[in-house]
Amino acid sequence: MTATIIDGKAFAGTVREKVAGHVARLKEEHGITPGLAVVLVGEDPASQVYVRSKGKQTVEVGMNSYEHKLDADTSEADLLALIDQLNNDPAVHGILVQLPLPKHLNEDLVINSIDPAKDVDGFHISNVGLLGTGQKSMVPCTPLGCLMMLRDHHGSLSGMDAVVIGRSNIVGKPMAQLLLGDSCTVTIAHSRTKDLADVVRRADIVVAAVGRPEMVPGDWIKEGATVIDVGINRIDAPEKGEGKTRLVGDCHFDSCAERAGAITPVPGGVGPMTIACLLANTVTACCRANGLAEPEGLTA
Ligand SMILES: Nc1nc2c(c(=O)[nH]1)N[C@@H](CN(C=O)c1ccc(C(=O)N[C@@H](CCC(=O)O)C(=O)O)cc1)CN2
Repeated sequence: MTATIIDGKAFAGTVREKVAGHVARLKEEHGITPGLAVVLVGEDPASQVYVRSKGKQTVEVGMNSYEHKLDADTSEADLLALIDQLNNDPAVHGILVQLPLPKHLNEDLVINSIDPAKDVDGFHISNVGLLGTGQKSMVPCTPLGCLMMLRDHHGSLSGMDAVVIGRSNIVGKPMAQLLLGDSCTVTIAHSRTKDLADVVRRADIVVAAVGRPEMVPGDWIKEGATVIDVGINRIDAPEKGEGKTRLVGDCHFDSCAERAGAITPVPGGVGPMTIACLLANTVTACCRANGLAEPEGLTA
C-alpha cells in the first residue's frame, strides 16, 4: 500500500478561512474583534519563529494581536502581573504563554494563573479536568488539529484501535482523551511500554508524539493504518552539504508510508494545524465570552 498524504498545510489553510469568516461575522453583526495575546519570555530561536508566525496569522484572519516579549530573566512576579493584566483586559479573548519557559519560572504556576476561559492553549488544570470528564473546555491546539485531520479523513472514528505514543500533558494525554471522546479504543504507550512494536501493530490509528527522530519504523505499522506524526526533529543532513540539517518526524516516513493507508508528513503535517487551531480556539473563546453561538467545526 502507498499511503495518502494528509496535507496539514492545506488543511490549516481551510481552517484559517473558516476562522476569518467567523471573525468577519463577529465584527459585522456584533462589533466585536477577537484579540489574542501571546507572551514570549526569553530568546529561544524556535519560540521566536512560532510567536512571529502566530502574530502574523492572527492579523491575517482579522483578529487583534497583542505581543508581549519579556527578557529571559523576567521574574515570576512580573510575569504573573502581566497575566493578571491580560486576564482583566476585555479586548483580550485568548492568552498564550509560549513554551518552554526559562528554567527559573514555574510552568504549572504560570499556566494556572491564566483565566481558564482565555486559556486558548487548553493547558490550565480546569480545562484539563473538563476535557477529561467530557465537558466543554478549551482543547490543546496540536491534539485538536490531529483530531480534525482524522475526522476529515475517516468520518467516524468509532470503534477504531488508536495508539498514542507519548504521554506529555501538551499532546499525548489530551490526544488520548479526544480519541476516547470519539469512541476509539485507546492505548497510551511510552518509554516503559513493553513490546511497543506489537502494541503499535494492533493500531488502526497511530499518533506519534515522543520527540525521537524516526523511531517508528514501517514494519510497526498495520497495513492501511493512519499515521499522525506529531514529532518535529531537526537532524543532520550531510547529503545536503556540510553543516546542513533537515526536519523529520517521530516516524520513518518512507517505510511507514509504504504500509499506512494515510500519513501526515513532517514538515507540513501536524505543525501548521497547531497555529490554525490556536486561531480557532481564540474565536471560540471570544464567542463564549460574549454569550454567542460557538463556531461550528472549529471545536472538538
Ligand atoms: N504555548 C505553547 N507552546 C508551544 C506549543 C503550543 O501549542 N503552545 N507548541 C510547540 C511549538 N509550536 C507552537 O507554539 C509550533 C510548532 C511547530 C509548528 C510548525 O508549523 N512546524 C512546521 C515546521 C517549522 C520549521 O520549519 O521548523 C511543520 O511542522 O511543518 C507550529 C507551531 C511548542 N511550544
